[in-house]
Amino acid sequence: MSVLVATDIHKRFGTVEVLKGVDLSIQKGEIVSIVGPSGSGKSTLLHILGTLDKPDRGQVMLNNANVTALTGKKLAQFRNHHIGFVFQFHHLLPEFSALENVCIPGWMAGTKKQVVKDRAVELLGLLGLSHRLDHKPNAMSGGEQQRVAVARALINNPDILFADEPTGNLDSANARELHQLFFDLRKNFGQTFLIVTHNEELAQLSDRTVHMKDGKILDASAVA
Ligand SMILES: Nc1ncnc2c1ncn2[C@@H]1O[C@H](COP(=O)(O)OP(=O)(O)OP(=O)(O)O)[C@@H](O)[C@H]1O
Repeated sequence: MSVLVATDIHKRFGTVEVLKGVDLSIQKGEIVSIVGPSGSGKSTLLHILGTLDKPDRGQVMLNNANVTALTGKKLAQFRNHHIGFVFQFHHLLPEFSALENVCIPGWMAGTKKQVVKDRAVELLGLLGLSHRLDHKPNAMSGGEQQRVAVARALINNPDILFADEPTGNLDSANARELHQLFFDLRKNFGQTFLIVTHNEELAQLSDRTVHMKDGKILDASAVA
């Protein structure tokens, strides 16, 4: 089953054509990496697929919903329920504990407080952070902070987790640990991942690597 199907995605910033007709489909439970030179359009593509930006042309279907057509409150609601995001920098809220940071998107989605809390505790446990529930972000290491960000991205059981250089700010031991966690999450929850990365090790571990160059996907295997 395809979780994501993107067809003929085009995007231009001013006179620069950044995406020149990208087709990509991702199956449920797949871990796919997007690699390519700086400026080839990886982040732009990820933002469009994750509904953070709109294409000029083309269509993104997520879980059989045409998200390109969604706007305003409907789009925000869809994003909160169906999409998880992890960035290079964790963007945790400094005044809240790890547990609260993970719970907030669940509370915003209107899920019962206790249900959200139980899942947050479970996720943080799975990510090796049971002893850090009440810690604020600045009392945790970089690797721990990024794992809290992953738990937060997963709190609403998203159909797909998009990650933009998730280990770009981590040392190699912490990066390796986070990569392993992605595979554990796939094993335990069937979680689907699309990851932009410069990390060769992560790209090689992935089920599939999509190569981008000059706004296009090079691989014939991009559509599974
Ligand atoms: N909001 C924007 N306004 C103008 N130009 C932009 C904008 N976002 C991206 N670009 C341009 O689009 C091109 C592709 O950028 P993008 O960030 O998608 O590349 P990338 O492959 O992710 O690069 P990197 O590996 O360095 O992060 C670049 O030339 C960039 O300057």
